[in-house]
Amino acid sequence: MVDLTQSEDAIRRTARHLAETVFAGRAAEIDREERYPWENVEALRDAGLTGMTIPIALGGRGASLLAAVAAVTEIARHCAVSARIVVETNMGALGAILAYGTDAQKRLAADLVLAGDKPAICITEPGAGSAATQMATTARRVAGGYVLDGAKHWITGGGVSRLHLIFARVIEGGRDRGIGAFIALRGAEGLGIGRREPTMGLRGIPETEILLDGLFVADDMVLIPEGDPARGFAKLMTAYNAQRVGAAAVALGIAQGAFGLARDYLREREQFGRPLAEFQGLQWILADMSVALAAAEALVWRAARSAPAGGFPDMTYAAQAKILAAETAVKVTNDALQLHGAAGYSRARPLERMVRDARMFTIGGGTAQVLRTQVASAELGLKLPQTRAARGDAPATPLPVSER
Ligand SMILES: CC(C)(COP(=O)(O)OP(=O)(O)OC[C@H]1O[C@@H](n2cnc3c(N)ncnc32)[C@H](O)[C@@H]1OP(=O)(O)O)[C@@H](O)C(=O)NCCC(=O)NCCSC(=O)CCS(=O)O
Ligand SMILES: Cc1cc2nc3c(=O)[nH]c(=O)nc-3n(C[C@H](O)[C@H](O)[C@H](O)COP(=O)(O)OP(=O)(O)OC[C@H]3O[C@@H](n4cnc5c(N)ncnc54)[C@H](O)[C@@H]3O)c2cc1C
Repeated sequence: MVDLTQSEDAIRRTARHLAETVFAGRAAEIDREERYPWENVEALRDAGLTGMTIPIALGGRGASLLAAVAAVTEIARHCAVSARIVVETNMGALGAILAYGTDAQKRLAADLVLAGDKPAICITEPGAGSAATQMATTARRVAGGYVLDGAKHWITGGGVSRLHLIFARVIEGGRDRGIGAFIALRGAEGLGIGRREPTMGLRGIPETEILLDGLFVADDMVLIPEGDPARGFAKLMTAYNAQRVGAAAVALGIAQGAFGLARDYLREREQFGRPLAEFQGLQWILADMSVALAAAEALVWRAARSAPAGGFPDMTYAAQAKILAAETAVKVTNDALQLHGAAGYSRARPLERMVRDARMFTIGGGTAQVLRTQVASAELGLKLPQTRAARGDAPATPLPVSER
């Protein structure tokens, strides 16, 4: 277990208590009914866990990223949906606004989050997932602000979030100046909530399209770090690294929860007149799960610790943590289910939900493959552009089937 300050540990213990006594009992129903857990949001807010990273001057607790990550991990052991809400009410869009926003923008974001809103971060588009810099949504300069047109999809919280931070290409004087972010509230004219995705896991939070049809964003709601769209994407992604650590913490917590259930089951369940715990084949599966979890935990803590007060974690540490925690969660939840036999496959237990919930984290927030490219780029000190144009490559021309 990582060393936490007294106040960080108090936050962790509060989160653990809430998760064990309240959220654990609700998780299956939230998953089954695919409904946003407003009652959990209220409990999180009352416990000071939403908006804990907001500075004290804005009504928050000024908590560290490490404290938030510790809380997220505890909650994810029992309810991954609630843990993701803690991530997005402490990192993501909120973090970017607190870092780069005007005083009025910071106040707006802080007030909304402290009142129970989970902001939505709107980056991904049908034609721009991993290739986020190829987004087609435009923000065209007009008198007094910008007009946004385009479509986002897979936006977590679509339809329940009030605050939206929308990434778009800044078009000024008919020219593409780079990428900036734009703040808009649900209900604004031109901000439509589109189709909801029927997801595999994490079913308590809607993933929807966000349709932008002539959405006007006034100058005072524009978030272009340092006023320079050419550097806007890099700065906004610097803030986004905190959310990657948050996602890694959710994955880690889910896996820790599954591990605990598997360990208990091996002790309780008997076959051949002996507890399963006595079979070496199963002991070694459990040992490998334990080793993988310890490694993932170390990377998650290291990434969280790398964030200076009020700042963001190291990009490479964040990517490494998310890759390992996400892939460990997929493996460990599956192994935990296997150790339960048919009981693990039943919807009467949480294992099958944990397998489904864990599956997202090698995809959302930057896939495990794209993040490996970032890690390789940092380790090699090489820019690794992925487009043909930037690499100067000719298109690959597949041989006709008859010549293969
Ligand atoms: C960054 C990518 C989109 C690749 O695109 P490019 O090859 O066009 O861009 P790069 O040259 O790599 O980057 C441009 C510029 O930005 C800097 N950058 C990029 N990533 C980061 C980062 N994480 N931290 C800091 N700076 C960053 C980069 O260094 C360049 O700056 P310089 O010009 O060198 O100074 C692609 O790699 C990528 O990240 N794709 C994933 C997109 C993604 O993560 N989407 C998340 C959507 S939100 C979500 O999924 C929520 C899920 S959840 O609930 O958490
Ligand atoms: C549950 C969930 C919640 C999400 N929430 C949000 C949100 O709130 N806001 C938001 O903006 N987005 C969100 N996303 C979208 C997420 O960020 C994207 O799914 C992710 O960035 C990958 O994009 P894609 O799905 O289009 O996959 P693609 O980019 O199409 O990738 C398909 C496959 O190709 C691989 N691949 C692509 N390019 C390369 C490459 N250059 N090298 C090697 N492999 C490559 C990928 O790793 C993947 O395996 C969410 C996604 C999920 C699943």
